[in-house]
Amino acid sequence: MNENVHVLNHPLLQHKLTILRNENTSTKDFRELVSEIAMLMTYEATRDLPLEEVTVKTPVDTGTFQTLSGKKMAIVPILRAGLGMVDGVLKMIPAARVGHIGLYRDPATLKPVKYYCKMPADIASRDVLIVDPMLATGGSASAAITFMKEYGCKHIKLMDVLAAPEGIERIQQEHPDVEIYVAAVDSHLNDHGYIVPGLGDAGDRIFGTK
Ligand SMILES: O=c1ccn([C@@H]2O[C@H](COP(=O)(O)O)[C@@H](O)[C@H]2O)c(=O)[nH]1
Ligand SMILES: O=P(O)(O)OP(=O)(O)O
Ligand SMILES: [Mg+2]
Repeated sequence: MNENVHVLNHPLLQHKLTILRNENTSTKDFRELVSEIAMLMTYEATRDLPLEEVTVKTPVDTGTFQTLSGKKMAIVPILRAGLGMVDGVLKMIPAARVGHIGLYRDPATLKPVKYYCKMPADIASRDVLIVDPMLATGGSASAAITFMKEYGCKHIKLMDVLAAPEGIERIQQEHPDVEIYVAAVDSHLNDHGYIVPGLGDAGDRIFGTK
């Protein structure tokens, strides 16, 4: 793993992730935890946001202080599972726009199939944060990054709760310019492309569809 991969091993993230992994965790708790984890991860993924100085009159004196320079951002969840992270990210970056990419993994080939796409009109001028709880083979994330590049996006980050080494390697090879933020990297993928030990199918667990 190179310097573009950020494994955010904060104790709060690890604690919440362990609850996510438990097969007995309810749909309600799973959904809330994914959102909380996304919020905490956003804190780290936005560490390099540019600041500018403003003059502010406090009740005591006038001073020069720092404020976000107003960089335009877009969050792009990979449907469905990525939707579970949107609220958490928006709590940290409320002015961000949201674009959607619908992708599902063909269970036989494990290749991503695109079924939906809707982006803000000015997406090319925005910094993009692609979110999906799971980076498994990396096929879905790599396709999503390629779409965003086709839209003209220049600054793209990828944020996943959990990754497999295979997925990280693929993104590094196919999109070496993209910074990756994950809370943990698990052992490997099983024959069905699921992360081991992982947490199962994130979309099904967020929406209670299994
Ligand atoms: O353990 C897993 C593995 C994958 N998913 C879902 O699949 C895609 C990511 O798979 P890629 O192979 O990286 O394309 C992701 O969107 C998840 O929805 C999963 O839920 N659990
Ligand atoms: O990647 P998939 O097929 O698991 O899709 P979803 O996020 O809709 O569960
Ligand atoms: Mg799924």
